[in-house]
Amino acid sequence: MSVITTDTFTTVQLPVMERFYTIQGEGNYQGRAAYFIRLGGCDVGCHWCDVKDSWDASRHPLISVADLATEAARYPGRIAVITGGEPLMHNLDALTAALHEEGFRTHIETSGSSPLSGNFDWITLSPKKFKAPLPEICGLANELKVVIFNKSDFAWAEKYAALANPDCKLYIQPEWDRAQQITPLIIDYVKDNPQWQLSLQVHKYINVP
Ligand SMILES: C[S@@+](CC[C@H](N)C(=O)[O-])C[C@H]1O[C@@H](n2cnc3c(N)ncnc32)[C@H](O)[C@@H]1O
Ligand SMILES: Nc1nc2[nH]cc(C(=O)O)c2c(=O)[nH]1
Ligand code: SF4
Ligand SMILES: [Mg+2]
Repeated sequence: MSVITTDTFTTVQLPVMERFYTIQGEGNYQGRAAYFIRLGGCDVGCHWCDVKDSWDASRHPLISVADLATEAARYPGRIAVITGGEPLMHNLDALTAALHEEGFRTHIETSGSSPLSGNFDWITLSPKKFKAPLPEICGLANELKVVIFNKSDFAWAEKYAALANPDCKLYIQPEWDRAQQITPLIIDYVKDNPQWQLSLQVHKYINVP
C-alpha cells in the first residue's frame, strides 16, 4: 500500500479543466455550497454529455493536489465535489487525502466505469450504457443518479437500483436538451414508483456554474 505524505501532495498532479465554488445543482446535496474540481479525461463517450470539452485529458493543465486543496480551502464551504470528465480514470488517493486534511467532505460524481480510488464521503454513481459501471462500485454508491434520455433508460435505472445498497438514494434526471419532453415522463414514473426522486440540474436554471 502506498503511503501518502505531504510530499506526495506536491508531487501528484492531475489534469484540471476547471474549478469553481458554487452550489451543488443535483441530487441529495442540491442547494449546498460546494467546491467543484473538474478533471480532464473520459473514455465513456455519452453522446449527450454536457461537458465534452473535458474528454481529452491532454488539453487540460496538470495541477498539483497540494495546490488544488489549498485553493479549495480559500472558500468557506467544506464539501469538495470531484467530477469530470470521468474522475476515476485517475488515482484519487492523494487528492482525497489532501482535501480531508483541509477539513473537506469528499464527494465524487462518477460513471463507475473505471476502478474506484480515493476515500470518499459521498459517491454519486451515474451508470452509463456506453461503458457500464464495474460491479464493485454498485454496492458502494450513496446515491444513484440516472440520466433519462429515452423511455428505455427507466429499465436501465431499475437494473442499477437492484444492485445498489438498500440505503442508496435513487434519482432520475432528465437529459438537459430533452428536459421538456422527458420531465413529464419522470414525474409520472416517480408518482408510480415513489422510491425514486426527480433530480433537476438546478444550476442550469439559475445560470451558475
Ligand atoms: C458531466 S458528468 C461527470 C462525472 C462522470 N463522468 C459521470 O458521468 O457521472 C456529471 C453528471 O452530469 C450528468 N450529465 C451529463 N450530461 C448530462 C446531460 N446532458 N443532461 C443531464 N445530466 C447530464 C452525468 O450523468 C453525471 O451525473
Ligand atoms: N452546480 C453544479 N452542480 C453539479 N452537480 C454535478 C455537476 C457535474 O458536472 O458533475 C455539477 C455542475 O457542473 N455544477
Ligand atoms: S461519463 Fe460523464 S463525462 Fe464521460 S461522457 Fe458520460 S456524462 Fe460525459
Ligand atoms: Mg455538470
